[in-house]
Amino acid sequence: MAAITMTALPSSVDHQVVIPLLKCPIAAAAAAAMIPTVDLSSPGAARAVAEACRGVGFFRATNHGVPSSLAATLEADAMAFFALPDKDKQSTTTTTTPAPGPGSARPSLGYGSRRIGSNGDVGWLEYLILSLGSNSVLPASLRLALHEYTRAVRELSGRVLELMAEGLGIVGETERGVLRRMVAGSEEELVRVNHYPPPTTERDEDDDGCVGITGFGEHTDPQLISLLRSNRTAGYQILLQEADEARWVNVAPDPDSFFVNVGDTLQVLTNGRFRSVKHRVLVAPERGGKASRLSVIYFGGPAPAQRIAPLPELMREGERSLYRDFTWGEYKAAAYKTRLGDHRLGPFQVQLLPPAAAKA
Ligand SMILES: C=C1C[C@]23C[C@@]1(O)CC[C@H]2[C@@]12CC[C@H](O)[C@@](C)(C(=O)O1)[C@H]2[C@@H]3C(=O)O
Ligand SMILES: O=C(O)CCC(=O)C(=O)O
Ligand SMILES: [Fe+2]
Repeated sequence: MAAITMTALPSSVDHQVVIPLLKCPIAAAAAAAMIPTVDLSSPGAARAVAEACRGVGFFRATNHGVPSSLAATLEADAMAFFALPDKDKQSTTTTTTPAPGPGSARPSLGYGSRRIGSNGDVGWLEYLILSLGSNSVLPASLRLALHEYTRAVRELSGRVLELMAEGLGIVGETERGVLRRMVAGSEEELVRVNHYPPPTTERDEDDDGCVGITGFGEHTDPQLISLLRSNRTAGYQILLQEADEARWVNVAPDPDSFFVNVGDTLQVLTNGRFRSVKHRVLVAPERGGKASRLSVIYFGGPAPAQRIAPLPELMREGERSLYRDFTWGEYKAAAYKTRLGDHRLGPFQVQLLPPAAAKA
């Protein structure tokens, strides 16, 4: 794989970062048909949500009820923030707690650039990571815009989690809140605002005239659920497993919709019925692309002491858990020691023996 050296992003690291070049995935027209869309206001929403989470682990949600004005205001304020000089971005978001070192069990809150996590991953982006459970130091208008937006998206996340439970067959008025209650009030909700500037260096092109660089490397999200909204700039891709091969598929940007991701934790809670899908962001996949991508992602996680094990109400008679029991606190601690692209659930999977071997 080729590599490209880029210098124009404000750099919080003292060396030049070499970001790998990536080949383009399959054509846009074919890709569009592979991404499920769910109209959240339709009577069949619960079934459609569950079907999408079982199949792809990802879907586009329309008629979601989050006013477009909240996203527009946040986008304008975030763009203004990212246009500030590097030193202002660093200083306005400096928190009182020190940045976590390698292998830490928490994200580096506040402003960051190029470095993703603390284990050596890099991407062509700058970002803000905020915890909804703690106060952040931000310019006043951005803070207000984020507050209003995340209040609405948190509500949407709760509704989607209820639809997921219902679609899994958990139907009672109280019972179907089982996933929603795990996230609400957990103090483990994060919001991340990612800004991907257009590349500043001449790009090499392959034979198809198509190449890009890593904006955000491939990974799955560790929490239960992620809800993403972006501007019109493309770049988001999911890894779809087809009969015998996995292929990267472009997700066409749609500022009027939310994109919902199943997280690793939800995969375990459903004993593998729902799947956390790998995704990544490629910068400038289109020829001559000059636009910045701005995305805002809400991550809903459970409380640190929450036991993560398949929901008893889902398990069929004789069904065994595919994972050993753990708490979110334990999973998070392990996740923050990994590289972005690692298979984080691997160490928690149990080897199920076929019945004959188990008896022997
Ligand atoms: C390399 C890393 C960055 C990450 C923590 C990790 O060690 C592995 C998971 C990464 C991820 C992906 C989804 C979210 O963007 C994120 C905030 C999260 O909860 O897990 C990031 C972490 C991060 O950027 O700190
Ligand atoms: O910025 C994006 O569009 C996606 C980033 C992402 O997947 C993440 O922050 O976990
Ligand atoms: Fe992600």
